[in-house]
Amino acid sequence: APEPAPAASAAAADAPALVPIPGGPEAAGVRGPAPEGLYQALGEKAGIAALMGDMVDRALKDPRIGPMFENSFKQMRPQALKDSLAAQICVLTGGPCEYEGTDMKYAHAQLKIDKAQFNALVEVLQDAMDARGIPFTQQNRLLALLAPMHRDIITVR
Ligand code: HEM
Repeated sequence: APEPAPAASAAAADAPALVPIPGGPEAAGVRGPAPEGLYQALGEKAGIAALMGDMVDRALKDPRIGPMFENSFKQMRPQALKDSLAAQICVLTGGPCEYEGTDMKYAHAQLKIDKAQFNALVEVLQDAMDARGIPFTQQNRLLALLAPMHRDIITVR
């Protein structure tokens, strides 16, 4: 049989089994040094936890992506996802946290996320940051850390 195309969805039946990268900076998506001051600008651990809690609550209410989160919450507590996201953002922004989830490719492999859904979550995050009064320049620094993850998260072209 011919090899599957490299761009084939990770969830495709004939794709090689995906091995999770469990925990640590690599799983969190760290690619370099954290931008100076970003962790503080987001309000440190408590501010980041509140931001991620609000982002997930807003995502649930968004008709474009809410159903995907609803579906995951049949298996997992919303608070567990909020905690994992908060740990990831803490690590990415240079805070004193440990990320214990899996890497972004593995975490989203089954979800069939397309570009529009990825952009919808970015919008939801921007709204959550606006609501907390996080300055625009700091918002953009966080978004710049997350943007490259689209390659691992979007599996539907
Ligand atoms: C840069 C963008 C994104 C980041 C940084 C991110 C981050 C994460 C993290 C850290 C987890 C938890 C992994 C674990 O604990 O092992 C997760 C899971 C999840 N993400 Fe994302 N995500 C992103 C984009 C998206 C998008 C666009 C969607 C849907 C529209 C989405 C839906 C979900 C869902 C539903 C889960 C739970 C998966 C499950 O059921 O196990 N994510 N994400």
